[in-house]
Amino acid sequence: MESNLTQELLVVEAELQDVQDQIKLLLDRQEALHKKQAELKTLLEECKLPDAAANSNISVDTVDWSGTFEWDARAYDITFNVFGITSYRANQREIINALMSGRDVLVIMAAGGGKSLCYQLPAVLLDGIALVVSPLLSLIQDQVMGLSALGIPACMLTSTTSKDDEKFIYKALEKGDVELKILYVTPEKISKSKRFMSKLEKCHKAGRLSLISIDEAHCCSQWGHDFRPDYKNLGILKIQFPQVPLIALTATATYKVQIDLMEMLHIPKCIKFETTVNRPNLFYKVHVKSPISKVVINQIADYIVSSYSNMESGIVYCFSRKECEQVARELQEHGISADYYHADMDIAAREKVHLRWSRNNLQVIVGTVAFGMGINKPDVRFVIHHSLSKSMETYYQESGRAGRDGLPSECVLYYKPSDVPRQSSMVFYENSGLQNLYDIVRYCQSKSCRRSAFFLHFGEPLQDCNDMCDNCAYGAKLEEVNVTDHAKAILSVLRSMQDLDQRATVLQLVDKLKVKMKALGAPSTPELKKEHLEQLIIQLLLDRVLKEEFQHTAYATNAYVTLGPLWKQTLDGKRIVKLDIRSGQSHIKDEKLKSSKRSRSALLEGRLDELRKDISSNHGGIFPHAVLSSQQIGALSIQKPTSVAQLGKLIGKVKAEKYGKRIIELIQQYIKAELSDGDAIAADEGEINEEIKRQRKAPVIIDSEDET
Ligand SMILES: Nc1ncnc2c1ncn2[C@@H]1O[C@H](COP(=O)(O)OP(=O)(O)OP(=O)(O)O)[C@@H](O)[C@H]1O
Repeated sequence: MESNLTQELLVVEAELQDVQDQIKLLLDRQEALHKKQAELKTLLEECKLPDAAANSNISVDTVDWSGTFEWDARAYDITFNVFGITSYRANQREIINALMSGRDVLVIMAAGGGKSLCYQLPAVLLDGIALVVSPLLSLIQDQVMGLSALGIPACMLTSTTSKDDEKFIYKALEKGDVELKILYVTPEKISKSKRFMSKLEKCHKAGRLSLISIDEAHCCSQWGHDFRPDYKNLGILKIQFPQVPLIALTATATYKVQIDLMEMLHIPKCIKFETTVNRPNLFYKVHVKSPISKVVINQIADYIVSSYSNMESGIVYCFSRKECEQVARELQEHGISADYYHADMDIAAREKVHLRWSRNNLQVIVGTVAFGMGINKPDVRFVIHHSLSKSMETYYQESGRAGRDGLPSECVLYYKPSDVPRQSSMVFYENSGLQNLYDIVRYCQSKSCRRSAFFLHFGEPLQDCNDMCDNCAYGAKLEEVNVTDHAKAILSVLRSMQDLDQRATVLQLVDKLKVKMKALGAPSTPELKKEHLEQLIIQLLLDRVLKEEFQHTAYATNAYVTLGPLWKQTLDGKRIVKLDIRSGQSHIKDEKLKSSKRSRSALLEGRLDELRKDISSNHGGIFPHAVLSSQQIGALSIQKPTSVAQLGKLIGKVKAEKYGKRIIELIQQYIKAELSDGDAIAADEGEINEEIKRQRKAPVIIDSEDET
């Protein structure tokens, strides 16, 4: 009898195991389908753009915007002699030609991609005055200063403009007898100043309004990450001046935002130019953030001191104004030249800090989101997020302030699960606020390529990361732990609390859980640390097993955790819950790897300098950018070409007939040195050397015939 029962039990257990395996397969499939669903949704939204175009009878754009146009010679002359630029970057030429042809244009181009030239050059080429709407005073001031330095007559009409300047501008608009090519205004001027709009009307009637440019156009859309109410009224411009070509520019816009923009600005027939969101020179990394704030500061300070000892510029983003001041103070105590920047400071104090930093008299700005648009310092080498951003867009924008010159730079995000409710209680009332926040949390908890997360988010086909993120470069050092019992315990705690009409924050839930686990005795799964329990709760939020609810008090909004749509399935054991726990080792190893990469990149920089000098002396002082753009230079230092074809792609625009064979030889020397010296640099660094060798393929000998 007993042996029969034992036999039967074995069969049942085997069957159960079988069912478990099937569930796992189904859950894996469910995850894959979720991914596919996200991809398809993105593609569908993409399809809507042509649909919208079809509905508005747009003729399919068949013009070759990179072709020949009557203004080519003049455009080249001004680009070279006024802007000092020798070749166009991706899409610049096409955008300029479309705008010059009188078309409305929507530009989505990564930070530092060169959006300004796309409207500044046509503004100089065309007769009359170009109107540029830009959201920030500091951004406008920078642009006007830059243009004046190039000898281009530019002015701004803002709340800070003096009466005399205002008179001059109105005279230029009305009579056209004083010289003005580009006029910058804030959106408030358009929506609030009738006087300005009537002068603009006169300028237009006289045929002198050459083009309209809307910078940071994503601010128009409520779905964008930086909605500004005054931007909503900019649709009036196209209604008032339908024949004047309008260009809307932004660094990021999902398809939803793009459709919104086209509608709000009344440019359904615009031509869209989109360059990749990929920033190949940026290394993305997420650091486990210690719950002890002193430890976090020590880590950030060590990182800055050891990696950027030559006062290389950086930004540290913080969650609140208070935190911002505290972090700046503590970094100063570590001997780092740092200061804070936030919206509570008066404009003069903010400008002073910004100026010190822009002139390299201050190494680090510790800022809140207020330190945002309009920061166009090209040589920011690192952007550290002391706290989580509120969305992928915000993080992309903020981290994107690094490396605008195309040279290798780092973006580090310090993540701890308990930062999530701090953010969620701020964003839950925004359109898709929680969904956007959970997307960036997924990015932080993910073990997949960080760059791919951006591609997926912005609906772009995947591109190679080239080991320029922590997960690709060193592999996520994660241990997968079965935490189903812990998840069930969380759910039963929440259920009994719900019965008593009680609520818990993440931290309170963790405390209650510890008590419950103790009372139950040791669970079958290994004991989890406090931060891992927090991580689990956040993962359950992302998986919709839990959800957040918010309650307002007189002083704050509190985020509570409650049962989500999928709680029952999990409590009934129909779902296996696994947690990826980061092992400590990788931290040390990747720090070592990184410092090795850095010393190598410093050497490359030195060699590049020699190359620049050599090129200048051999070619009558031609600026090296005549041969290599800063993006190409950056790409060469990061991507190691392993074939002539790949090399050709990187420096493909170099023409022997144009620049002479010697230049080609010099570039080849540089590449050969770059490829062959790397091993020597890491030679005495044992483990690191192994890792670098593993990652590097065999050097290629470049045949000069092939190249030219
Ligand atoms: N074709 C080019 N060749 C070399 N440098 C260029 C070219 N076009 C623009 N630049 C330079 O690149 C830098 C970034 O350009 P710009 O400020 O227009 O970028 P952006 O796209 O507006 O970036 P952001 O969104 O961060 O403001 C500037 O220093 C600009 O002079």
